[in-house]
Amino acid sequence: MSNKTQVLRGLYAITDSTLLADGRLLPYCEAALQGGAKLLQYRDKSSDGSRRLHEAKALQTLCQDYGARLIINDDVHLALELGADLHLGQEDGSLLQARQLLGPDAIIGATCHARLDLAEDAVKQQADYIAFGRFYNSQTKPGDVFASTELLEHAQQLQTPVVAIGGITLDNGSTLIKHGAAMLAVIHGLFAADSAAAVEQRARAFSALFTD
Ligand SMILES: Cc1ncc(COP(=O)(O)OP(=O)(O)O)c(N)n1
Ligand SMILES: Cc1nc(C(=O)O)sc1CCOP(=O)(O)O
Ligand SMILES: [Mg+2]
Repeated sequence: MSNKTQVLRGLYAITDSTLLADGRLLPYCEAALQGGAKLLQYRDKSSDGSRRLHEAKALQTLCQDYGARLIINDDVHLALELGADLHLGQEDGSLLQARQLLGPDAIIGATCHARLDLAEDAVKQQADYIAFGRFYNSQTKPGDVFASTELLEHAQQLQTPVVAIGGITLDNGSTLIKHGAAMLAVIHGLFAADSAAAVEQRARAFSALFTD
């Protein structure tokens, strides 16, 4: 299992059950990993527990093959069952309880919207990264844009990797990195593509933004 500091900088791919339907889940996620994605979040809102377990197990194997880490969205019990990592929103349960369940080696991240106080609280609860958003209009989560580059700058004082999310593309991602984002979390900008080859190409381009 790759260690935390190695993977908490770069492209953070997040799955989407619509974009990755019809057999696209595994080939597109493998393409994102081949293109350098460091974290892969399995984000599925369905109630089909057996399908979610089956898909998450397959993604866990892919992440292990590529030295990346699988982040389970929302569901601490699924993360525990797989020995995977976890992302929790403000309504998804306690960060501290998740840490007690998953242990010190798990990556646990927290949604902080555009609120520095939520980020401070998450860090106190041992979050490994803090996620701010939306920075741009999102096709996955349309609505108001709240987060700013000033927030990214202010959050550096917390000395915790900052993840940016919301409407991120190859055209706007570099600005967020310049202002302190350690990771770009992307759904549509990566996976709304016609082929796995296109996903890999986009992943390589996103990954290259972190080396320039
Ligand atoms: C990296 C990352 N940041 C934010 C979110 C959003 O989480 P949440 O607010 O719990 O909303 P849902 O994604 O669960 O609908 C995330 N999933 N990942
Ligand atoms: C899952 C999610 N959370 C957000 C937040 O602001 O916390 S925005 C978002 C959707 C990100 O998808 P896309 O890259 O397609 O905009
Ligand atoms: Mg959630």
